[in-house]
Amino acid sequence: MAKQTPFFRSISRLYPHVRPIIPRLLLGLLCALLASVVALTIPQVLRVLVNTALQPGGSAEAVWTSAGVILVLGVAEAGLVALRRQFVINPATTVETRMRVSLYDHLQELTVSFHDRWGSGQLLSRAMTDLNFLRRWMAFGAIMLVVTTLTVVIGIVAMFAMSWQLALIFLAAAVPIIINSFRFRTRFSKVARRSQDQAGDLATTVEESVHGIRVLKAFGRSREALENFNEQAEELRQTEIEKARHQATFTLVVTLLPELALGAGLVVGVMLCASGELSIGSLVAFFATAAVIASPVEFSGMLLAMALTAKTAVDRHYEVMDTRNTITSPAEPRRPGELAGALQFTNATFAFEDAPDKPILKDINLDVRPGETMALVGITGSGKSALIQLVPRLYDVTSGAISIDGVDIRDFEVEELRRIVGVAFEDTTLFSNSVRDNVLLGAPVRSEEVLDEALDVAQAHFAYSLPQGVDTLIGEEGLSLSGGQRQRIALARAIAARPRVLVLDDPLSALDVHTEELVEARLREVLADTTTLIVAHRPSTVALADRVALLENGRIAAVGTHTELLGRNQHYRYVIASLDREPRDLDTELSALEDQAEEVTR
Ligand SMILES: Nc1ncnc2c1ncn2[C@@H]1O[C@H](COP(=O)(O)OP(=O)(O)OP(=O)(O)O)[C@@H](O)[C@H]1O
Repeated sequence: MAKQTPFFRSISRLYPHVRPIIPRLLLGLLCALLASVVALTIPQVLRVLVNTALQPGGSAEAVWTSAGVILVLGVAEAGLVALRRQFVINPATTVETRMRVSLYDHLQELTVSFHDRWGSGQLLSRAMTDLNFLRRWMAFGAIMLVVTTLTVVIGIVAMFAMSWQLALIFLAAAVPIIINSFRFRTRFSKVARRSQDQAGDLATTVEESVHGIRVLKAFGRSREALENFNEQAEELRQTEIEKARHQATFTLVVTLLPELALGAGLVVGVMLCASGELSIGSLVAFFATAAVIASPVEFSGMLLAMALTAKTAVDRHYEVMDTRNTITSPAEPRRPGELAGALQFTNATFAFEDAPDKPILKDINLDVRPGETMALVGITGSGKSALIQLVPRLYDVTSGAISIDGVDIRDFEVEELRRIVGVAFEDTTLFSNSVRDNVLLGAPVRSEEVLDEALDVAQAHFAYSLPQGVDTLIGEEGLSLSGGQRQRIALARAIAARPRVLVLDDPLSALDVHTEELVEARLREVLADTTTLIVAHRPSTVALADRVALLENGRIAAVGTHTELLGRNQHYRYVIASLDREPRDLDTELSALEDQAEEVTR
């Protein structure tokens, strides 16, 4: 459970966003206050009406005048309420949108480690539900809370002016209400927080099951998924009931006590009238005023609940906004000139944030020469993906350094580094956009030639046969494409970026053997002068490389050509043998490779 901060400290954080709309909010508040004052004036007109016009001998004209004044006041009240809405609705939606955009912007900035930790539903609920709620609170709840408080204060002052004895009875009723409101605030805040967090978790579950619908269906786990969802939904329902119960209890108190005060006041009021201490007109006006302030008091439970929910929404928003991006550009970044593309790891050590004491990579020392293609091989879970993600700084090394042409990658501007380093992952993400936009996502030159070349290298010619060719929209995360097609678009994207250094995480794993061969043939040409680090899960990918680095227990155990490593490294032989589904005669393969090499040198 997150730490609770004081209400005003949380709400004051909205100030930078709200500042530009303060004049309009104040105008809205003014309208609401005037509406309230008008409502409180009506009883005073009534008082005059009862005390004068309705007295024996009162004129009919005075009755008509009073009725006319009440009518005008009623119309004015309705007009002011409409004007309040007019003033606040538009600016409140502007604040909502700006906060949403800044949250989205910040999410883009935050590190991959942050996104590893946070469920997507939690972020979704902050971006949508919380901010939607904040808008409604700014446009209505906050203003009405101020107006209600002022109406009650002005009403009580007016009541004291009419009869201090009766007013005291009402004031006495206010004491338990205030005590209860504190108790309500503490309890409701906790439940509101729980409910908003649970709604976020529920959104994560929906997102995950929609995303993984194929797996759920294929494994026949839809029922279990439903049961799990049902459990979570039930928990949220219980929390909502608890919330409603707290609100109902408080509303009962704020409804019942004024009613009791009204009953007691009526008895005392009649006695005061009988003794001549109070005029009938004042008694009528007193109760009309009490009626005017009764509804805001009854309303206060809902307004307080809205305020506490809004406070929780602000807290949740700033939990994300306060998380700092740790992967940033230096104050004075190095401007790379023409880069050769020498990639060097020097004693690079890396541990994930959630397991800082268990480094996945330890003292990595590796030199990839300019234009060289280096394959990275190791058993599953040995840290290959982690290692290549360090190059574009998706994660930062815990100690040691990575450099390109001798410049520490942390000395480049992050955007610049990501232009220098192109990436393609095994698990491809394509955006709901055209093939063209997906491929040219990071391309420095957005030309037809670049697009065509990238699609050709990645053997993604199928894109031209899609209904609208390369302008065809591909669905969410490329769902309408096959796995191999998606991989080829992602590979084309990496190639179109024309990076100096290319890091590829097993980018051909979903391709059939024939297509893989074609891609490899074309890739060889492209990779000829691009420094490439490529995670290899297949011997055919290893064959693309000039040299191979073997990762074992988080360390680089050996570096050499495929032939060298086959000849001298047992673990390498074991890893290569395990990459193939078919049993492999490595000794025969080694002899053949050595014969080939001999022939070349002869
Ligand atoms: N976000 C994370 N937080 C903590 N540990 C992680 C995270 N991502 C991966 N790991 C762990 O780090 C280790 C290395 O993972 P990595 O994905 O780099 O291995 P890999 O060699 O690429 O494996 P594979 O060949 O199966 O793709 C694994 O033990 C994995 O469980």
